Amino acid sequence: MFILVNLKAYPCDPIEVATAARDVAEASGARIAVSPQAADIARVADTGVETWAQHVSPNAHGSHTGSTLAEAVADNGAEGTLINHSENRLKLADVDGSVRAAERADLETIVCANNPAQVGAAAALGPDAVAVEPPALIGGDVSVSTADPGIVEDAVAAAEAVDEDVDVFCGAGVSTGEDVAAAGDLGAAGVLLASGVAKADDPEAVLEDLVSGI
Ligand SMILES: O=C[C@H](O)COP(=O)(O)O
Repeated sequence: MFILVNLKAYPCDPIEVATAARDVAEASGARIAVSPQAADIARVADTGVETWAQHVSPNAHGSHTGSTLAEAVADNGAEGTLINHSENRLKLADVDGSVRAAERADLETIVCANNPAQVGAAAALGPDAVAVEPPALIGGDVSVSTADPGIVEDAVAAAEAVDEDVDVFCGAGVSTGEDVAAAGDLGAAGVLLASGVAKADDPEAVLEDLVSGI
């Protein structure tokens, strides 16, 4: 199970979370990555933790003010990128463009989707993985794997029907090792989470609990 911690725009210390994630990953052997604000990618990557961007734009180099260039995040240490989060929705053509941009920059990709139908559409674009996240459960206290296990199973089936090579992650409300274990039992290859770590008083303790569920 891959644990990807999205820091969104939470007012946490990205270096504190990154060093905790690095240390827990090293001690446990688990794969843990941190996805900070774009401006923090280089210093988070400098900690040695696996670092992901929260978004890349569909465009390549050129006259694109305000874009987040895939090549730029890769040059600053990102190894992968989220695309099309529920809080940063893209048109299908732009999801496709961002996946292609990430490929050009050798970034691993996880496309976020709200439901199994979107998972199927996203899987058809050939990302490395798709993450199913019911918007109503994002930021809440109950994990998707507990509140709506069927959506995870249906997402796994939807992706598999389109492309067996596309992994499925789940996210929303994941904060404990039990949540991670339940997600794995439902067929998820990883979890995408945010508030459980970014808002924690002790991010390292939460990460240690999370890896206990792998
Ligand atoms: O990208 C992360 C997801 O939106 C999940 O957020 P959450 O763990 O705060 O529910």
